[in-house]
Amino acid sequence: MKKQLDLTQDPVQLRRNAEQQLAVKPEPVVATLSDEKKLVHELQVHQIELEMLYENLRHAQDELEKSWACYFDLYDLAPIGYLTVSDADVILNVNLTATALLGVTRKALIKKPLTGFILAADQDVYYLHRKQLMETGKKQVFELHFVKQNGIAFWVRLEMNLTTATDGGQMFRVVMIDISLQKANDDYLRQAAAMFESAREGVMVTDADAKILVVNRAFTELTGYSTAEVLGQTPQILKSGRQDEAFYQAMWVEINNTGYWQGEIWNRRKNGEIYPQMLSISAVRNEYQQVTHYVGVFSDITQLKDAVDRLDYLAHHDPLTDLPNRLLLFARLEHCIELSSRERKLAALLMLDLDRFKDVNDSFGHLAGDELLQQVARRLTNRLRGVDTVTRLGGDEFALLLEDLSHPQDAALVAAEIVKALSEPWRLSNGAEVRIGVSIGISLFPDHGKNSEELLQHADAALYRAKDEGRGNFKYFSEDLTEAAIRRINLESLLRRAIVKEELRIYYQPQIDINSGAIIGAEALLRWHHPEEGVIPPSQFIPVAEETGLIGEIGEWVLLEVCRQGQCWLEAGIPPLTLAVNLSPHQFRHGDIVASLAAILNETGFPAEYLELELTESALMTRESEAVQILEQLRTLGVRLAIDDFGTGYSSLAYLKRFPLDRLKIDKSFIDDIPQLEDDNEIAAAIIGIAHTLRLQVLAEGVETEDQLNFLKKHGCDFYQGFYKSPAVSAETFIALLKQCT
Ligand SMILES: Nc1nc2c(ncn2[C@@H]2O[C@@H]3COP(=O)(O)O[C@H]4[C@@H](O)[C@H](n5cnc6c(=O)[nH]c(N)nc65)O[C@@H]4COP(=O)(O)O[C@H]3[C@H]2O)c(=O)[nH]1
Repeated sequence: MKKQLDLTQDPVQLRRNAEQQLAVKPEPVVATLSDEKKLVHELQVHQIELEMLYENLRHAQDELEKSWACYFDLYDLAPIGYLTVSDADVILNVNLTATALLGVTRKALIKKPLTGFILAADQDVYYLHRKQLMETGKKQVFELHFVKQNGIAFWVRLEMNLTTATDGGQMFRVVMIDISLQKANDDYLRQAAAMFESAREGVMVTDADAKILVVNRAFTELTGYSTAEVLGQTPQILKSGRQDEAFYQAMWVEINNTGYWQGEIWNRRKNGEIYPQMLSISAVRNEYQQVTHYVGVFSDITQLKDAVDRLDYLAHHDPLTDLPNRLLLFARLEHCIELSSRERKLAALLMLDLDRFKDVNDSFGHLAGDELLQQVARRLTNRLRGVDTVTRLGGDEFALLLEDLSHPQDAALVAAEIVKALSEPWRLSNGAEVRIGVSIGISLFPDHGKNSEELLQHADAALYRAKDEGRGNFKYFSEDLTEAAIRRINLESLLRRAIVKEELRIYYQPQIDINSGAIIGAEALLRWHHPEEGVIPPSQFIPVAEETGLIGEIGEWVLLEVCRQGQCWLEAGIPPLTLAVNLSPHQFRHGDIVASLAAILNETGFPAEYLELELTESALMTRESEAVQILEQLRTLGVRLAIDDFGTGYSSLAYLKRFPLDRLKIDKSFIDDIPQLEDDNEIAAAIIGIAHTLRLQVLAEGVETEDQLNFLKKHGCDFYQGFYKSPAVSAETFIALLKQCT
């Protein structure tokens, strides 16, 4: 391989190198030196020198060509366009990138004016900078639109430099960079920033740990927090506490699974106000699918919700009376049916139709009619409990939904009250006094229908019958209920009158010591002496008095009368007797029986030890722990306590042990068939045994025969009462009987 020679080596060195090469040739010239040989030697040296120079030149040429190729590669394929432009704006040279940018061949560009490719509107910009370049010689950098051959304009950044041409004149080196993409990005970012800032929705961006990184202006306006206050915090500061943890857990599960969640949420502003938001949260992931950010966008939907609520209200209410309409009645009815069937409760649907309403409309006009309907709505609403629903179905038709009734006849009580209330005179704002009435049809759940349609149909049918029978009254869907209800309502008003007119009396049924046969006391039993109907037994009126609460008043009167009578007998020298008084469940549960009894004992002076209170099993079982307390307090007063009708209710040994009782009364139903019925014999004997084990006295009720008495005596029963000795009799007869027995 030939040694690469340096073209720049000096001639002395060149000769030295040539000599060295000649010296290694086979014929040594030095040995035969003559002029001729010297000349040949000299020529050989020159030849070698020339060869070496030629070799160097050829090598230099190669290098030059290589660097030209390299230069053109760099020049042509540079990522930016290069142009050389004459001082007359003619394009002298251009690289391939520039031709590609302008969409033309190099040939089509050379010798063409550069301004031919600049958008007409931007040419002034070009000339201005060219002028400045010429004047100052300083590089000019500016942006303007170029136009491709296909007519499409695009953004270019030009960098122009002044340089000297080979002829000594001036020319421009121009760098041309396509900045369309950057411009588009800039525009996009500017628009996005404007959108972000001017959006009406609050926007917050958090990192993957939910630390807030950015919020927009709407965020600060909606939440009341400044940007500085929330940066670095988590969205937890916005929590209202209205949603439970399960809500947030479900939300994050959805974001993690789908990358997105949207829903309504209640959040709290800085001032503490809680408001509804429509919130969407998106997870932002990088190319490795890792969450890098969360973006939350929300709007305050208070107004929207209010509007929806308002629309919902309008859709479910009657605009004239503001009462719920048919649609809402249906919804409530469905809900009530569901609840009542689950909890085994009783409900009633009452359909009302105003009587003679048309007359008011015809006589006084529609405005007066409307006013009357509004007054009716108010009167109905005032008469009902909060849980009941009053609705206007249209025209003069109303409906009532009564929930959680304790008795089918409660609906009749309400209906009767409404019939009465609506039949009272009405005063209109025009000064007129009008009278209308109302007819009512009642259907009961579950007796008269299992669904809303059936209940409505049957209440309608009942209403039809009520109107048919002369208006101003009510009818149940089943006739027997109507009759029973009417009887009961009549009884109630009669009973109220009986109290006022002192038609109630107390009778005394003797209680006897089985072993001695002596009368040791009496049970006080109520009798109602009705002027027309004669004596009404307590079984007919006590339940009505219980349901209407009248029993409170009656029961207190009984206690007072019995104590007064007992004290009278004591003062008259009659040996002490135990007087037993029935205490109703209502008396036991409502009011303060302990205080009122203490006052009665105090007022009458009757010794508490001679008073026995009879309670039923059901009265004790309803509020067991409270019952124990009340019994303890009654015991403290000194009165005796007996459990009535034992065996018919819960008959639990546990409560017999818990309650402080003195006496147990075996229910008449177990006495009736002894000694014939073996089962009853065994039950009666067992009750006596249990009572004695618990140290309670036992009294058998309803003893009618000697056989019964003998059986009870044989099994150790302590006392009895019953027709065998005497029914309940007046106080006078009782004393006569007592004297007879002693
Ligand atoms: N067939 C028959 N009956 C007998 C016999 N011996 C007693 N009776 C009746 O059995 C009932 C016993 O009273 P009770 O179980 O407390 O049952 C009473 C009691 O629960 C209630 N009651 C009566 N007076 C009052 C009262 O002042 N207050 C309260 N809360 N309830 C009362 O009314 C229920 C019924 O009372 P009455 O009709 O007086 O009926 C009485 C009495 O007349 C008999 O040998 N044969």
